[in-house]
Amino acid sequence: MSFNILISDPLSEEGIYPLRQADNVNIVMDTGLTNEQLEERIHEFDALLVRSQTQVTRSLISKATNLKIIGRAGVGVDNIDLDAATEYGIIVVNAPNGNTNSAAEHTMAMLMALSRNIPQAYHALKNQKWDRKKYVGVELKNKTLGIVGLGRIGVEVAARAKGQRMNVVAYDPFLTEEKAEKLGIGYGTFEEVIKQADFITVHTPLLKETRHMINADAFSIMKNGVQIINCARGGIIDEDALYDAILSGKVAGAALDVFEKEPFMDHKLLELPEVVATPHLGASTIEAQESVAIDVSHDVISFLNEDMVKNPVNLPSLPKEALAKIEPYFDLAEKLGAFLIDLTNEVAEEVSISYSGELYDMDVSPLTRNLVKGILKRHLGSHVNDVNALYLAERNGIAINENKTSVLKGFTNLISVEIKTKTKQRTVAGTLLNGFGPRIVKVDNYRVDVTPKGHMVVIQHIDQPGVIGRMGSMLAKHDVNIATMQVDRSDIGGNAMMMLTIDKHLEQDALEELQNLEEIKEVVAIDL
Ligand SMILES: NC(=O)C1=CN([C@@H]2O[C@H](COP(=O)(O)OP(=O)(O)OC[C@H]3O[C@@H](n4cnc5c(N)ncnc54)[C@H](O)[C@@H]3O)[C@@H](O)[C@H]2O)C=CC1
Ligand SMILES: O=C(O)CCC(=O)C(=O)O
Repeated sequence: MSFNILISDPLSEEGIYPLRQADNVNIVMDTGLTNEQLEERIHEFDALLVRSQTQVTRSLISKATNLKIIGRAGVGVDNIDLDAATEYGIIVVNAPNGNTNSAAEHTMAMLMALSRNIPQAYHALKNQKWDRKKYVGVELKNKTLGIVGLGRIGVEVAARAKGQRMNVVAYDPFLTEEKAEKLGIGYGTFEEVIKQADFITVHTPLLKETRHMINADAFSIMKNGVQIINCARGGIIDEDALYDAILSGKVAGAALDVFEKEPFMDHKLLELPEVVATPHLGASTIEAQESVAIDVSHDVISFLNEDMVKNPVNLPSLPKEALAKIEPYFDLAEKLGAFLIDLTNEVAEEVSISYSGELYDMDVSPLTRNLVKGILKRHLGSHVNDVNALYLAERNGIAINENKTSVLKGFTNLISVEIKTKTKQRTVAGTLLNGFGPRIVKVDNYRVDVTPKGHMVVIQHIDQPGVIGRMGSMLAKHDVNIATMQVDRSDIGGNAMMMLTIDKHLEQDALEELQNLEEIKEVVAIDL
């Protein structure tokens, strides 16, 4: 199978070497497409690789009928409509580590440029003005740097600022006293941090919660003469409020790498001499560009070749060891879902999954996604995948309950699933037998032992002599060969269940004939 990959923003040629090496991909690199052209062509591609420039909107995603993966060569994914990607079952991957150093170094460069008026002085000199008085700066030593957002980049900036003998104080909802202590920095609430800082640098993603978090109210509690750096995302700082704060003298200077709208040709903030700026260059180093492109290329190739990705954005990612433990159960989980929905043959309203035994200690969320995928594929078709399974269940009003118990129920591991539909309630349980693969071990209250694979028939009948013989002859009449058979019953002469695996799909006429046998209450053909 071969895949078409579109690269719509400039990526490092060295970085996409893994893609060029793959023998089953065709790469189209076109960084000059307009939005309209992109929308027209996107259906041709299985994968799309972008940086921050291409806007991957809902409208674009809705036209991407063959798209399976979007790779973001960088950290921020605010240019990608993640909800839309998830709904359409498109996985988004990014490269969160490759440009950390580059962005941290750029932040320090901006901090120093700002504190010593380097861009302004350079500009004046270029215009034949030797002005030493106008460009007197301030030292960083002993000043307080307030960091808002202490993730990968924030931590690196903190270390560098300490190297400049600055006092560092940070706010991040996940920052603990221990972590702050380990890093040798102070910490506080957002207000506490911005109140005491001489310089403030933001390093959060752009989210609903962080949009305009540096606004007029925030400026009002800052020190007079504070200086602001934004090498994270335009929109974290309210640009109008910043403009006013600079005009009023509250803010002495700002260094901006990112803006609310990019790209632009002129901007009112750039008319102010207190503002120094770069056109989103935080990640623009040879090293970072190579590194992010390599990371994202590897993930795209892995995904297209049905392997695991390292940096999924719209799927929880598991550490390698955790994934290795849970992966063998994927097939069992999906098959249990598919089996149960075929057994009920009605739209699911509620699915309750119980994981027991050794599964108790594992992160079972990928199993739940696989199981729900197995159920929904029967209703909604093959576009259901790991990415959109839970979203589609929610959108279709199907409640998914998950619980775990360490109590062993006769097996070292067991997945029990109960499904409720409008008129039915059925259960199935399966296990992964060490060395023998997946098994269905219980259907409703009947014990069975069958590999969930191929063509199966589940028959509910009355426990009477001759039923099995009549049923066997009838199948023989339809040239259906029985591969395996299991029978269990509630009590002698009571309800019973027969589970067959057969060599071909049970056709409707054979099924109806079986159904017409007096002792038979229900016949369901299942193809897994
Ligand atoms: N200018 C450029 O070229 C580049 C910009 N970036 C931007 O920098 C951002 C940060 O990158 P990383 O450090 O790698 O991400 P990260 O995910 O490692 O760190 C982000 C931190 O922000 C914190 N955070 C989230 N909401 C917050 C809030 N309301 N208040 C305070 N902290 C909050 C998180 O807890 C996390 O610790 C990216 O999302 C991206 O937008 C990243 C690379 C290059
Ligand atoms: O692709 C770029 O140059 C921008 C990098 C960036 O903003 C990010 O990684 O979030």
